[in-house]
Amino acid sequence: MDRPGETSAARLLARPGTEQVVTPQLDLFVVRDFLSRDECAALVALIEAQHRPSTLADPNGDETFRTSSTCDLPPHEPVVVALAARLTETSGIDPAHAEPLQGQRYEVGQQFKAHTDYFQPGSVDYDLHCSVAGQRTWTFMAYLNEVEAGGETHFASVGREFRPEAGMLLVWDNHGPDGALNPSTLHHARPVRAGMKYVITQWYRERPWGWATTPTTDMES
Ligand SMILES: O=C(O)CCC(=O)C(=O)O
Ligand SMILES: [Fe+2]
Repeated sequence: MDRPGETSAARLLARPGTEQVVTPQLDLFVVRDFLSRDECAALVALIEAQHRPSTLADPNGDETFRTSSTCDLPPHEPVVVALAARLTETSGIDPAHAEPLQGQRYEVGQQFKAHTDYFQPGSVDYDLHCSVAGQRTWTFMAYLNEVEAGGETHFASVGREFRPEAGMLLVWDNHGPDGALNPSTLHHARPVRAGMKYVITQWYRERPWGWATTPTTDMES
């Protein structure tokens, strides 16, 4: 039985087609064809219909750090309901621990420089972001399209980068085996050089999200 808000390698690998990336640095998994082409297209259309400039939970003065835009996916759209159900089935995590599902959209030149998805303890807004739901636990991120050039997700500590493929899911644990936050989860969404890039992001929390009290602003670290 996994801890609340957590999944595990055993659970993820029980799903046929899941591959674990061979690295001692972090628990990182790839699931191809997690979403169908039709689902990807429907999610892209939802993102196109409604997006706003992405923000940072902990701005660092670099205006070029995260230049994409973000969409709060409408939770009652059938494709979003299906996505949420598949994430729950795959992760085994109680959906109460899930942040609202988001889409991220990148135009040519846009990127998200090297960052971790967890909130930095001691940062100015740490309590604002973590006091209700706790820290982020696992990240589930799926690509919705192939990008003509650029847009790879680069994990420097692993020496691997992932080229977007429609429907491909990346999953990683933001903590290490000792339970401490894992800086080796640092990743960079490289600039798109041609075409567009779309992904969905699902972050899970240590405690239930607490819809009524936690601000629904963009919660990226
Ligand atoms: O777009 C990507 O490749 C990564 C996105 C990401 O790291 C994030 O939104 O936190
Ligand atoms: Fe990230």
